[in-house]
Amino acid sequence: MDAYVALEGGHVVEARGRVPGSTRGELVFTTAYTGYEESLTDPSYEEQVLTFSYPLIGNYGVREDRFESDRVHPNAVVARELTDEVVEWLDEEDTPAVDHLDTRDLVTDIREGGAMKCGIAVGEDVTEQDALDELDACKGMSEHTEIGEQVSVDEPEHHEGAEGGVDASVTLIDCGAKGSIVDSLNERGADVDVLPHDASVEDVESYDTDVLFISNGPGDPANFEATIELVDHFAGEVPLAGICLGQQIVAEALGGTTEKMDFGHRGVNQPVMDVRTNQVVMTTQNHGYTVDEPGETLEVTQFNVNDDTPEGLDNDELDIITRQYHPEANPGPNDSLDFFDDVLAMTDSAATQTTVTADD
Ligand SMILES: NC(=O)CC[C@H](N)C(=O)O
Repeated sequence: MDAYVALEGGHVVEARGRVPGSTRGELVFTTAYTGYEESLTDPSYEEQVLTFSYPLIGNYGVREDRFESDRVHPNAVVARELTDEVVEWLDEEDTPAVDHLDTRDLVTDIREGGAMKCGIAVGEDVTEQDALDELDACKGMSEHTEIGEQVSVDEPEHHEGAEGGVDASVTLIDCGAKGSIVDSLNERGADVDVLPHDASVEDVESYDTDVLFISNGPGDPANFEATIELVDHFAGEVPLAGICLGQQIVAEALGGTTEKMDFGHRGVNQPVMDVRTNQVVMTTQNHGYTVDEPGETLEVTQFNVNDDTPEGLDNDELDIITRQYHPEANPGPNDSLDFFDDVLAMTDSAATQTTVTADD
């Protein structure tokens, strides 16, 4: 099968076609060496084309219990070598895939030129021009203004917490949540109500919310206007938590700003320094935007050792805690799982705060 990958600027790379189809998206890379099932089902990769820099992908098969959602999210997959088992899965999912190209070159291009638009054409009779046509039609990430709609639940879902743990109710705003975030909260005893990304203040008020939690998700945080409004409304009234896109949305809502990074952070060994404990943890990451200015309300409590970008934002008085990386791991290290304990620890002070508001 022929395969062509057209990069922003018009350079076309030839590859071996594994799964046929034509598509486009933002070309990004992850350096994770395991965890392809988790990455490929992570909704934050929606509208992107995922390149694996690790040369062999699929060597331990495909198991559904490792999926982070019910489908593959990247529009296409690029690797040096894909196993037949992964190819079969991607074929079932209608996700075009290519291999046998020099991914070292491609990753170098992305590191130098930044995450870029790309077009992909795979099939018996495809041409370079087909890939270039896809590239022409490719939108930038921030132009996907309805991306929340593509990944969020349509109707609320309830996930019961384990017996004997923390007695708390978390309202999770689903901007494209990974399943492991719900699992991490359920395992600690918390019930989780998952609401659509555009839930209103009234929707949230109809739940018994001890913590309002903003999930990870794809695209530009500025396109999640309804969620930004929710955070603006509930900050100080209920404890707030956020992961990845969630951190960016919380920052946007509370006077901070976000910006697009050159090629982002995607991998499972990103070092993060905690300024309070003076300790470094290894983290899993998958983001192309970052908080630029945190604003007056939020304090940067953790930063990336490689490039100083904010990795953790807190406001102890208002009970707000967010992380840019993925404490739930999957894939990657479990060093920061205690984030979920810290989030649920805020529920004690929640009672006091709600009473104060009610008395006012
Ligand atoms: N994993 C995420 O939540 C990603 C957040 C956002 N879409 C970004 O690229 O920065």
